[in-house]
Amino acid sequence: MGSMTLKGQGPGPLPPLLEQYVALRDAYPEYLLLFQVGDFYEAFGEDAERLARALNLTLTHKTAKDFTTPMAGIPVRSVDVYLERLLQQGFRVAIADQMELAEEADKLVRREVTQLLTPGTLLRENLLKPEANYLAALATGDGYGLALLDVSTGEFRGALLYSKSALYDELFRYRPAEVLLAPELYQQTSFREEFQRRFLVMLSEGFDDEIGQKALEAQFGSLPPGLEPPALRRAAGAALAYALRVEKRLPQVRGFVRYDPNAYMQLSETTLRALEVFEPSAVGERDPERTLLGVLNLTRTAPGRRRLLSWLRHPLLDEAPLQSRLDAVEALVRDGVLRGAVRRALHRMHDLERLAARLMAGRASARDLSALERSLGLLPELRQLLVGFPPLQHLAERLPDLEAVREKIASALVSDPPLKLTEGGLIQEGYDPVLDELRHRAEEGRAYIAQLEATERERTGIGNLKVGYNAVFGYYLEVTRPHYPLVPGEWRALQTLKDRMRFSTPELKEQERQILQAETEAVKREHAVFLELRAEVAQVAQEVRQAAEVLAELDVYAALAEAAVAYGYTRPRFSSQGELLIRAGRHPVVERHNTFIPNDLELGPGRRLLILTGPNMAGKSTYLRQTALIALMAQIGSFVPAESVTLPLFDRIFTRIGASDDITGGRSTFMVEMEELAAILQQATRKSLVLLDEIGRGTSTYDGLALAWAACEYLHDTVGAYTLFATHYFELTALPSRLSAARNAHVAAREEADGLVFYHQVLPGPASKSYGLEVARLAGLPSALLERAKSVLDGLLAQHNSPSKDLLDELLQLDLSQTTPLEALVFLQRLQARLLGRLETAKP
Ligand SMILES: Nc1ncnc2c1ncn2[C@@H]1O[C@H](COP(=O)(O)OP(=O)(O)OP(=O)(O)O)[C@@H](O)[C@H]1O
Repeated sequence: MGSMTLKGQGPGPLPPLLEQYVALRDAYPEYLLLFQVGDFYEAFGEDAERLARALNLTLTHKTAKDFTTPMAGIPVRSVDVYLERLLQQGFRVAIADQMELAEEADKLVRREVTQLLTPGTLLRENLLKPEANYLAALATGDGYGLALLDVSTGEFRGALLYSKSALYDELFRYRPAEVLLAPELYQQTSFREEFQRRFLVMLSEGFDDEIGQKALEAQFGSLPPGLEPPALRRAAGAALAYALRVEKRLPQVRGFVRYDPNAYMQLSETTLRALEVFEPSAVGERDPERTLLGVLNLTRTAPGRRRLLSWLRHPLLDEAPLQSRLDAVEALVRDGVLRGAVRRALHRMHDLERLAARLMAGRASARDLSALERSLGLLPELRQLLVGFPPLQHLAERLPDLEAVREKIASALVSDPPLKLTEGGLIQEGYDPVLDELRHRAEEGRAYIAQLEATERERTGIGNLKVGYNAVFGYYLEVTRPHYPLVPGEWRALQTLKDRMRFSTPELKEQERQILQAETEAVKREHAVFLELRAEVAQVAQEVRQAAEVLAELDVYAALAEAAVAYGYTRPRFSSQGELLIRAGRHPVVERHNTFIPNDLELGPGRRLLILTGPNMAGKSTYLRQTALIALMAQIGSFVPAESVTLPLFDRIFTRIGASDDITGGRSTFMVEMEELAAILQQATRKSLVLLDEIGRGTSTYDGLALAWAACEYLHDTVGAYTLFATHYFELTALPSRLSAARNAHVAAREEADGLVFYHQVLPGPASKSYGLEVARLAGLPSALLERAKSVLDGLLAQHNSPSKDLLDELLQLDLSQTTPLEALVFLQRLQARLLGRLETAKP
């Protein structure tokens, strides 16, 4: 859009109002400008059309003398509701307010942009969700630099990542609301498109290295440690500079934390999705409760919720911190009274973390201070509760003493202050002598006037004389018609109504002037007193933030303890010997909605590969997932759904579960499957947990079988990871007789008179049979079709049981420890071509 143009029609020049609009709009080209005209925020021209489309508003037209342009508007009164919707749709919004009252009808009033809003830089509580709200910035250099900034709490962190997939995984964990891409990334159309498709997030430009660098220096004085790598420095600088353009000042951002993603358990985007940690993956499933987060999130405060999310994002690798988390959870599991009291107190807490940020930013309202006061009032009680419980004692010790500041607020503010800071009614009697004096003066004036009614009645003999007040005339004396003759000469008539008149006297006017003056001064004084109070409270903002951190941690412990008790979880033990023993394990989410059959699992250094067979619908995938979820829960410090669990500390969990088509990405199901398998085989270590479900089913049977077979061997011999391999290829059950650390297990089902019965029970040994046809019968396929399928199956089995020996020999001779995945694929392709040739001639 060029400057000073506006979509519209007409010969004339732009009318002054629209000229003003265009000038402001052009000053903020990346923003949607909302332009106050009286009670509405309006947009014109093309922006009116965008606004109307985004919010489903009626498009009207603004017509001035010789010019007509589209117009759409939203009421000033309910602007927040609309802002929320605009931000969710990825709009950046600039709000231009009227800066003066319109004195004459046609006079053009001054307008200024008073607020900028973007999805990733929100500070206003009513536009924020309880979750963290990140602005991310990405730049390249020595790897990918990722910076994450949440201005609502002041959190500023980042990491260096060395592959695109690692970057995507990291971003998937944080779910930023807005992303800034460095020009070298923004200009790569393929990157930008893939990025947008994956994250459905707003990409913003405005990445300037020089400005970023200056912003970092201005914010922190010198470059904070951790920002030495150029990619990270550029990203952090861009994020900060961008947020500063929106917010002007960000005193709540006090430092930068660089973290190392490898210091935590690695969970890829695929794994997080497959395990339904943060969101349900089943098609059509929208219920956020059907996730691990949904089950565990029994936190009572927003900071607690954010902390739980961050623990789930980054499970730990070291035992010591996990044991201290588990100790804390256990203390709260054991003592129900303590847990109840802690959770009740937390429930009354406000979001101290964001309150602290608003305090630092000088944005706290009187209501914020009042909420702070109430929250701080709970600290002594909480401290008292925690003392005497060694695993929780350290929390009590880290809780700062903020009693003095609480008392100060309590003595200063009224208990339920108004939202507006400039209209009085904020400060209590007895806090500020000057204010008290002003109020006293106004009070005296009002008392004098109240008493005037009586004295003047007496003096004038007008029995029903009344003193009244209205906004136009101020105080007046009111006399009804029959008493007009008694009105003294010095009274001045103000207003004549049907049967009465209103008068003023010099004395009344003077009193009124004094009252008004005292009141105005009192309101001003209150504002000043409030600002002083706020500044004083802001001095301890850092301590408030610290209290928020301690309480967030406590909240997570209490939530995990509550879940442990409510759902019957047990404390996991970590094995340094590499034992993985689960007794009566359950799936934490499935068990919430179904009667659940618990199952055991036993793996260890000598039993690393479990081949799991059984009919469809038996529960193989569920068993795989529950194993991973138990490990993940244990490594955030949660109790786990089982009778007992011993497990090693896994460095990563890999999953290849369920077919995930990537239609928009243009890759076939099989291709996605192979790429994921390749990534697993490359990255898994002896300390990883690998879950593979039906590898190879996306291609022809023999290709699939051969690949599955080879993958099992590779995992067993070369990788040595803990592997659960669920499969329909019955042939794979022969593996344990050839691989020393492999075992068979199956999910039990039995054919009964009326069909197949699932027991969902995992038992040792291979399944006796493939039940695919039985499941198909259950599903109601026509019996003629099933009979035909049976005869085809018999034919295939007969053929399969007399395998081509030469092919098998060749397969067996292949040394997998010396074979790259690519060579394996080429080899398989050759085998397949030969097998296919034979199959063609031997069709049943
Ligand atoms: N241990 C269990 N107790 C109770 N219900 C279970 C159990 N395990 C699985 N189920 C239920 O059985 C159904 C099938 O489970 P799942 O998807 O794990 O089967 P599967 O063997 O992987 O099937 P397929 O081979 O078709 O993918 C699910 O609806 C699940 O809720």
